[in-house]
Amino acid sequence: MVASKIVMASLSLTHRRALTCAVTASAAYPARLVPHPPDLIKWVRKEGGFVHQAVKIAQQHDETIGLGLVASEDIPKGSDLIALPHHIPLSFEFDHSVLSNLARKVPEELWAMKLGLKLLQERAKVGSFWWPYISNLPETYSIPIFFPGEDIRNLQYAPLLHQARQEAGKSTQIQSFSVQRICSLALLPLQNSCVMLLPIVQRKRMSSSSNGNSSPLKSRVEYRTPLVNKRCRFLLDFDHEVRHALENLKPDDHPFGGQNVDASSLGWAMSAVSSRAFRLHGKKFLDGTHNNVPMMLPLIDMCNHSFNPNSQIVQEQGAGSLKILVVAETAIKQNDPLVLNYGCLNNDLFLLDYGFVIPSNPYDCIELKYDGALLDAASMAAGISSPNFSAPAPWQKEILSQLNLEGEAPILKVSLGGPELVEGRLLAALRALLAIDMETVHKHDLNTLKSLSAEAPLGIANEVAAFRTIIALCVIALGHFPTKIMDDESLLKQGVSGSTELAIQFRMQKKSLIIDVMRNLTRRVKSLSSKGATAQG
Ligand SMILES: C[S@@+](CC[C@H](N)C(=O)[O-])C[C@H]1O[C@@H](n2cnc3c(N)ncnc32)[C@H](O)[C@@H]1O
Repeated sequence: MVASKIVMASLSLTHRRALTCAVTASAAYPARLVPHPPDLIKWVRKEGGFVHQAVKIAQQHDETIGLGLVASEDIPKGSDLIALPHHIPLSFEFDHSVLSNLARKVPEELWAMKLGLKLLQERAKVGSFWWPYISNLPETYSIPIFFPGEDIRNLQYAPLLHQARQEAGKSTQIQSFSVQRICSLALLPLQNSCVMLLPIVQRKRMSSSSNGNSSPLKSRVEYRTPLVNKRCRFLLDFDHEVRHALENLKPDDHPFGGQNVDASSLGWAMSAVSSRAFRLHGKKFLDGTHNNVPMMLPLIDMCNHSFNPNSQIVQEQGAGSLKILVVAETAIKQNDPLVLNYGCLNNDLFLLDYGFVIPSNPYDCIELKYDGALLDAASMAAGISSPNFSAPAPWQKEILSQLNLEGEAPILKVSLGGPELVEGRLLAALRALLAIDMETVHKHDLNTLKSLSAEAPLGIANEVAAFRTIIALCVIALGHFPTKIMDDESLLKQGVSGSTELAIQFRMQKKSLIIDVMRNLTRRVKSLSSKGATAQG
């Protein structure tokens, strides 16, 4: 009775929940929105869902990972772990015209903000059905939009930073800003990013259930990476849009219970979604394909990431309704965490969307700009006399056009690292431009020239020259980082803030990746050279 009176009193006083965010982001264990949130497992069961008796929520041994799901006893392979009834996932069906109009202004690639609007609306609503879930969400996120400017600089990697320089050309008055006292959304310092490393572009995410990846944000094919600065700028602009849309609304029409929404709360919502939402199959089209619907899946989103997952998400279409299941993909041992694969992503995306980086990530890569003058310099540094990357012959230009490295709308971003090691287009260009005669090159199709496993298609000397050029390119790329790995290690030993630690780890991983590429190519050069020597002898 007393309790219900208190609830009534607070309802009548506010009719809303505060949308403010904490002061700083931290890579350490994130506090939840409220100190003692409701028991999520109990809530899912109460709502008709299933949670395996051995599935528990627990703090992970590595505190920076936060909470996770853990098996309290051995679980056999194939067991159902969690089943959510159709009404539990949170998706963005807007019943509110102001929110629908705002959602239409969000660019497609920043879709997380659309679902974020819905999340904010539910967060503000007293009595929201999803409050038991929302109150369990982290209060802060350790992703770069919340990094202080210093730690954005600490990333030292232009693809994440470069957008700033492009933006600098358009406007000089925006350098950095902080949103009230809540969090600083840093626009980047504009002067010191690397010259040759490019920002960009289309990254493929693995598609969903068909390949077994049950990841938050999975299956974003042709995803154009919103870089840190682009996201910050969007949040700033969208903050104005939202304020404008909320002006003079009657209290009953206000989607956030009369509260102001600022870039900070928008950033919180976008980060909550980008780090936790899943893309699931939606409606089926006539051609049998499905559209992908981003959803927040309470409890399931307590699973952390591993490239060797022991759990998987499965969608089951029942009579008219959708059931979402997590099943044990392997046998799970007592005390093991339940882990899903968020996707075969590079560290840029892990950092931007999820706020962590993976050491020795096999999908991590660095992006470079294909640039004739730079390649000439690299080639000469590698001891190759008079390379002609800046002045290719017409037949070589033709090959470059076919590789989309020349022509009207060339895509000059090329990458090193990841499963391919050297992007095929770069390898083919190097092989063709270091070739002595057109005839030898024309004997091979483009796919062979692009393939690293096609061993020395244009001869050993050509292959060695191509690899040496890439190794020299790696040396130049390494030289663009203002710090060495040893410096980074000693900075980490000194103890730094959570965001500085993440930024340092991120750049260390990029440098290690470059060194790994160099080592791999050096091994290949040695093996080719000895084969060449044997052939001559
Ligand atoms: C879907 S949530 C998982 C639950 C989350 N740990 C929590 O405390 O609510 C994704 C977030 O968990 C953390 N995380 C997941 N997998 C991780 C990993 N392998 N390494 C570090 N952090 C991880 C990151 O903060 C990420 O943004």
